Amino acid sequence: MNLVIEHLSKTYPNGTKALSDVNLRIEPGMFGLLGPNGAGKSSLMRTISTLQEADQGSIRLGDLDVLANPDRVRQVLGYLPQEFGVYPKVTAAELLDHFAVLKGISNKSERKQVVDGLLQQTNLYNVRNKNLGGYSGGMKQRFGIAQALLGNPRLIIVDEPTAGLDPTERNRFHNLLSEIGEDRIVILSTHIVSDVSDLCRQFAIINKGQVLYTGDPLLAIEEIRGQIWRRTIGKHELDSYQQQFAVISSRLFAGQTIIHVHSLAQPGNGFESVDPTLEDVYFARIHAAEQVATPQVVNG
Ligand SMILES: Nc1ncnc2c1ncn2[C@@H]1O[C@H](COP(=O)(O)OP(=O)(O)OP(=O)(O)O)[C@@H](O)[C@H]1O
Repeated sequence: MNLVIEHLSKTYPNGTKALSDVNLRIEPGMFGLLGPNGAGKSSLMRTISTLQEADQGSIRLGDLDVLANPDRVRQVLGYLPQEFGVYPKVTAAELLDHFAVLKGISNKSERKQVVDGLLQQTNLYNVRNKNLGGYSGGMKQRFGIAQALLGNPRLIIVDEPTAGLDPTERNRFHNLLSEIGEDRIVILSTHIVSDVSDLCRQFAIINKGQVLYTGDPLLAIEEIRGQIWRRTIGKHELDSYQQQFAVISSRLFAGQTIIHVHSLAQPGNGFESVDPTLEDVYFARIHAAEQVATPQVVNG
């Protein structure tokens, strides 16, 4: 079953155009949605989750018209929102049981079986009788996945899940996601590029409400092979390099500034070719889109 989004647009009442003619085709497996803050990721996630309406366009999950049938979509959807609040004085087992009732699992012994299974799958079974207020960030996120998995949904949407997790918890969370993404659609919205390169076979880059790229991360990297160049420069030289070259990213390393430049040919002395990463793909696409949006003034 695929999720097909066509010509989806949304402008908020204050005039902000959050989604602009979005077209995406998402197959089972993990799909990464990458974009900077304010790109429109949450707006898209909320629209797919039927929590808000679009102005134009369509979303189909298999043969289900998502926008026209929000109730049916909610039966096959699991959603882990960006801000996932829990009741601090309730245990994981109690809250999950409560959510299971809301999902319509009315038989008590069936419910216990489902709840215990999910607590085991998310590695929370040993702490199931602990109040959620005492959970770490990573444990809360795993609890969020447990509740999203209730009812065995075909489509799972996870909004920026690893922000604030330490490396061990992040790793554990990644393993959990890739396990659940084996046989259903999992959409992972994030601004952390390595989350996508680690986990996803399909991804899209979204910026200012528009899809800049969609495809396979490995192919996207191959497409820019030979086009990414690195140079170490002085801190104060950045401006001048930005004027002359397509500087897609700059970072400090051991007190020096390292820039990556996107160029089809060797940009000049002192640049060396580097093996591109998904981060280079991401920054190159965002940089190119920004150039189109604000054309450089050319003298003469
Ligand atoms: N309810 C709303 N009313 C008005 N503007 C909104 C509303 N929700 C979001 N926006 C604006 O729409 C644009 C897209 O926001 P959205 O939250 O979808 O982006 P995002 O990619 O999820 O960003 P972040 O990573 O910061 O969560 C932003 O300019 C945001 O300020």
